[in-house]
Amino acid sequence: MAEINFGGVVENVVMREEFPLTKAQGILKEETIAVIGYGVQGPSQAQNMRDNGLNVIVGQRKGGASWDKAVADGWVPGETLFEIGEAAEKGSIICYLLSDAAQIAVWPQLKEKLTPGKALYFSHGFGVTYHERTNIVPPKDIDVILVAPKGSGTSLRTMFLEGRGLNSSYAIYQDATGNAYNRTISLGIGVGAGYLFPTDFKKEVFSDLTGERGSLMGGIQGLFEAQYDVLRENGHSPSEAFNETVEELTQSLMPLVAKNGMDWMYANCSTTAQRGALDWKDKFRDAVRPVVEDLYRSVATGEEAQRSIDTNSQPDYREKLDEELRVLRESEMWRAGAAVRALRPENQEVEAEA
Ligand SMILES: NC(=O)c1ccc[n+]([C@@H]2O[C@H](COP(=O)([O-])OP(=O)(O)OC[C@H]3O[C@@H](n4cnc5c(N)ncnc54)[C@H](O)[C@@H]3O)[C@@H](O)[C@H]2O)c1
Ligand SMILES: CC(C)(O)[C@@H](O)C(=O)O
Ligand SMILES: [Mg+2]
Ligand SMILES: [Mg+2]
Repeated sequence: MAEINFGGVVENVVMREEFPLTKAQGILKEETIAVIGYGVQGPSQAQNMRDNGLNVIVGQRKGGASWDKAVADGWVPGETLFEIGEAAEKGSIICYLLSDAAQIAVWPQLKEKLTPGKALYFSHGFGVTYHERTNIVPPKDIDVILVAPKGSGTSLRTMFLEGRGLNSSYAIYQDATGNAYNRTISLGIGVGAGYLFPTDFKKEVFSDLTGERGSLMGGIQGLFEAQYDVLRENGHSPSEAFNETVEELTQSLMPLVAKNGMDWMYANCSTTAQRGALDWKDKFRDAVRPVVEDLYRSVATGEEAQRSIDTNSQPDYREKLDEELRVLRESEMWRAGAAVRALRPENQEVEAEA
């Protein structure tokens, strides 16, 4: 653990250097790690652990796209790929990576397999924190642990292949064996975490639900829509509205923020832009703050969890989601976006080669 000062608050962080892969491999050498679910996180975590030399099997419903994807990724039916129940039976560590709604449906079946001394691993605090709504109450004689990558499973895999790690949170909810900490950190190293930041299940789920509904996904699209629409209503062309709302942000300015912070990005823009941005940021903050407060309240009361459970438990949830995403994709703003993206040199080369 290294003590790091985050803006004046000192926190403990697990560094990869102090917990090398060889140590993780040693701790997990007798374990069979069963990754249940092969959607977004499942493939990345399972493949990273396999590439890291750990003993991994996959449990997935037979017959669907996820099963076929697992086979395509080299998991062998009957050897390293099984139906969910069989994989959970074989695993000493169960990585429960079904969608949060599916975890509820499969829980009665999974619970039977959680014999004393096993570990139940999550990548989200959802199921356990909202146990009154999910009925996910693990038995007392197993470890219950969490490693939550702070990013998409897709990035977890690509960053691993680039030799980088994706920062992740970790938490221990229940330490029945006395070995929960070692198991957790070893799994974190195994799945390709960069640094590991301690949290607890409740804080992980409250912050995660707030972030994805807020600035990471919901809030950013809401801001984009508002600005794009106002520009269009005032006679600006789609390309101009898109460039000034999205393209410049992702291609030029956010990489500068990622590299050296917001002030550095500001400092590399004109004094005209700096003056305006500094004047307007507080107005945006004050306008948006009540929405964020309402969001956090809705997360804390469990309303967000309930809505997610109710909608994502429907048999046709996937079709409905796909339809909502289609509407987003086919909106003028994102069709303009597709046209703008196609103009990037790397995409033109692809077109020229085709
Ligand atoms: N998607 C991400 O990048 C991401 C990031 C961090 C944490 N998480 C967390 O990781 C966990 C897994 O999320 P995900 O996005 O990978 O899941 P997902 O939505 O991709 O679903 C995973 C699997 O669940 C299976 N499934 C769905 N309904 C089922 C049912 N009724 N019975 C059996 N199987 C069913 C699907 O076949 C799929 O393989 C969740 O707790 C999520 O909050 C996800
Ligand atoms: C990738 C995210 C948004 O960080 C994750 O929390 C998720 O739920 O997919
Ligand atoms: Mg999330
Ligand atoms: Mg998240």
